[in-house]
Amino acid sequence: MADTATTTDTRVPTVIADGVHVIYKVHGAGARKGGATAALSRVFSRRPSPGMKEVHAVKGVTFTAHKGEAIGLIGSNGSGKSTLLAAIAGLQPVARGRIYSHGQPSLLGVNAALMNDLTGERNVVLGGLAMGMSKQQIRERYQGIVDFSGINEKDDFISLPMRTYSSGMGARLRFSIAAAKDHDVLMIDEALATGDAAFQRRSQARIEELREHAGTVFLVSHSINTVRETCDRAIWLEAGVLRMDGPSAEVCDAYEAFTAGR
Ligand SMILES: Nc1ncnc2c1ncn2[C@@H]1O[C@H](COP(=O)(O)OP(=O)(O)OP(=O)(O)O)[C@@H](O)[C@H]1O
Repeated sequence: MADTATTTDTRVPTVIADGVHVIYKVHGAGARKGGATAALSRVFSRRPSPGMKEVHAVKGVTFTAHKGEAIGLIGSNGSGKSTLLAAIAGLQPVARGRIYSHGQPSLLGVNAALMNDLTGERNVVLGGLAMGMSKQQIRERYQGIVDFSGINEKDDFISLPMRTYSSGMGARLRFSIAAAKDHDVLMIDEALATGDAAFQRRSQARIEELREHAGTVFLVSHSINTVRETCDRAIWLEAGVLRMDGPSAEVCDAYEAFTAGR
C-alpha cells in the first residue's frame, strides 16, 4: 500500500479526510408509534424516536489527496463511495472526524441539478453561472461545451428541453458543463459509464487535462477498467471502511480478486 503521509512528502494536499464518519438518520416504519405525549417526552429527554434507524455509511475513513492525482473510488454496492464524495463536497454532514479541502470541491453526479424543463442551451448558461463562470466566459466556451457533449451530433437537441434527452445525453451534457471549468477538486460520480466509446475517450482526455492543470479528480465508478485507465490511484471502500489505498493497478487487482471470490 502506498504511504501518502510521509514526512518528506513535497506534494501539495488538496483534500484531507481525517477519521471521517457519516451516519444517515432514517425515519422509518414505526416512527409514529406512541402518540403525541410520548413524542413530546422524547423531545425533552432527547431519546431518539423508536422508528429512527441509523445507517453508518462511512466509518473512519482517512486519506490525503494531492494536486495532480486522479483517484478512483471503488467498492461493492452500498459501500459508501457516493456518500464519501458528498461529504467531501460539503453536501453531507460528517458525524465524526474532519474534512479539509483546498477551494470548493465540485461534485458532478449523474443527478447533478440541471433544469429538466429548460433547454440544453439554457442549462449550459445556468450551469456555467452556478460554477462561478462569467457570462463572457460562458459565451466563449459555449460551443466547446456543446461539441464536447456530442448532443447535437444527430439533431439540434441543444435547443430542446432536457426532458427530451436520454439519460446518457443528460449525463454527457452535465459532464461537459462541469469539465469546461478548471476545478481545484473535481468529483465525478459514474458520469463516464453513461457515454459511448467516443465520449468516454474525450472524457478521459479531459480528465487528463484537468490533472495537468494541477487539480485533483475523484472518480466513482463500477467499471474497474475505467478506473485502471483514468486513475493513477484508487481507494477501495467496503461496508464504509477503507480497505486499500494505493496505485490503481494494485488496488483494482485486489478488488477483483475479492469480488471473484464471493
Ligand atoms: N439518503 C440516504 N439515507 C439513508 N441511507 C442512505 C442514504 N444514501 C445512502 N444510504 C446508505 O448508505 C450506504 C452507502 O451508500 P452509498 O450510496 O454511499 O454507497 P455507494 O458505494 O455509492 O453505492 P453504489 O455503488 O450502489 O452506488 C448504503 O447502505 C445506503 O443504503
